[in-house]
Amino acid sequence: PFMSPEEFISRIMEAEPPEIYLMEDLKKPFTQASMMMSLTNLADKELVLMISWAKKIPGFVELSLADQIHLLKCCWLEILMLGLMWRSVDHPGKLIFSPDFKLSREEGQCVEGIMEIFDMLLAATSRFRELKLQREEYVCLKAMILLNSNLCTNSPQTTEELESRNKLLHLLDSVIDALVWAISKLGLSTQQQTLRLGHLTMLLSHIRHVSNKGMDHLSTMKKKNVVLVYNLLLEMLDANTSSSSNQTAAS
Ligand SMILES: Cc1cc(O)cc2c1CC(c1ccc(O)cc1)=C2c1ccccc1
Repeated sequence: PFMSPEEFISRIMEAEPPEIYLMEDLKKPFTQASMMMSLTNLADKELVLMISWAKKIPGFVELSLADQIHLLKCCWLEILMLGLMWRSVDHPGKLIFSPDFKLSREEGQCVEGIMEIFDMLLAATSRFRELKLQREEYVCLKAMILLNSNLCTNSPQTTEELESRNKLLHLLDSVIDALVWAISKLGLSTQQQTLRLGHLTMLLSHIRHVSNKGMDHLSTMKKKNVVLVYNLLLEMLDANTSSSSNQTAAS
């Protein structure tokens, strides 16, 4: 690998985005619209920081532009949700969307169908609490989610796509090495380290599941005229790619 696990981890630790404040005077009790709007406003701010975070992951900007865009499009909600779980890990029963935007599961009652997803988020968060997830492990899982998010899609055709896919697989090696390294610092037996690696990676399938539920719920919400994050995300990615390459806008 082109860099040591220790170096890789310190690079992605530095890449961590700053804490975001919603900075709205939240009028409680929430209505369906006000809660969804607050979530959308927060997510909009977070998505901007997510793009600069991704570009700080060693090797990410060396991938093809198409891969960079597709990876973020596949996993943006998983990454938002993992961040939410991390912020909520020391606050049982609460979802800390931001320091000034904390929700209990009961408050999910005001948005039809969201409480079930809040409960899934809270369950995954308490699993992280049980495991005593470390910050170094958390940043590795987040990078894993990004880099693992689109292996399942179309097999690469052109040489550029093949090259990018190869780089992606090597990047995944580095993230796995980094997670193994982070776990090895906890003073566990070899067997316990192997089990911990398994438990942490198995949680990724729960995160994918909750994200898919959230995406379905969000699209139901969009039929009720909630601002479309999709457009914001696509806009940002276009804005981002146009700044980093003068590709002509596809008509
Ligand atoms: C459970 C659920 C249901 C749903 O319909 C939408 C969302 C969520 C969670 C969530 C979210 C936002 C910010 C975070 O940091 C972490 C999660 C969003 C959401 C809303 C608007 C735009 C983007 C994401």
